[in-house]
Amino acid sequence: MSFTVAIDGPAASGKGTISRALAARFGMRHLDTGLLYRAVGARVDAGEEAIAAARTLTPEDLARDDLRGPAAASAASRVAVIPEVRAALLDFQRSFARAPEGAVLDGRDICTVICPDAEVKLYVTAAPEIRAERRYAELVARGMDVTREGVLKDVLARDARDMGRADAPLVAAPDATVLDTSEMGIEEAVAAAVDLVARARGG
Ligand SMILES: Nc1ncnc2c1ncn2[C@@H]1O[C@H](COP(=O)(O)OP(=O)(O)O)[C@@H](O)[C@H]1O
Ligand SMILES: Nc1ccn([C@@H]2O[C@H](COP(=O)(O)OP(=O)(O)O)[C@@H](O)[C@H]2O)c(=O)n1
Repeated sequence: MSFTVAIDGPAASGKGTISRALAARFGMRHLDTGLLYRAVGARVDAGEEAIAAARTLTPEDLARDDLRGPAAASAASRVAVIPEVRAALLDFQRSFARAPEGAVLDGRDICTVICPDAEVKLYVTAAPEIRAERRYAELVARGMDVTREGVLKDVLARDARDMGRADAPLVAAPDATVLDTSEMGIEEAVAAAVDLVARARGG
């Protein structure tokens, strides 16, 4: 029987960091669903039509090295409002969630739409200025030419688009545990999530 951990939250809240740690700790597979939308957004920026790109996404698209930057993030949130794009990515995410060894999926609509029956549901958040500062430091460390103001503006614009869209908006599922990492370091945030999953797995 599969075991699914569903994690949602706004940009740079720490979803990926927590998801990777849980997957390593419990031997589960991890899917960063944001990468799917980033890959579709990158193909649209290259001139393709969004729905066709979502329907023909390949492993090579997901392996592109330009998906982590702000341009792909912004393109992702623009294609993510299109219902047919979301629908095209649904089956892949649901079948991933059924991995026999268990799966952690992180994104915006995992608890609410993709895996509403997940054994563990988590909503990871933090104050926007703190998230923007973390993302700024991450992008600078990757050698990207960004400013604090620019990153904060991008994060706020993306949050507004993700929370305001009609189809699968970002919202904390009523039955999700909310983890506000504003005043938590990575270790503390990961420990809280590990504790939650360990309890749900029965030890
Ligand atoms: N609790 C935390 N305290 C400080 N930095 C964090 C914390 N959680 C994540 N980070 C850092 O913030 C950045 C964004 O985290 P990430 O896990 O990629 O967020 P998300 O997947 O929600 O976009 C990364 O550089 C990560 O190392
Ligand atoms: N399940 C998901 C995952 C991402 N997305 C979209 O994809 C964008 C990029 O997601 P991401 O998870 O890579 O972004 P970060 O939180 O890492 O900044 C988001 O801003 C959303 O618009 C979505 O709509 N649904």
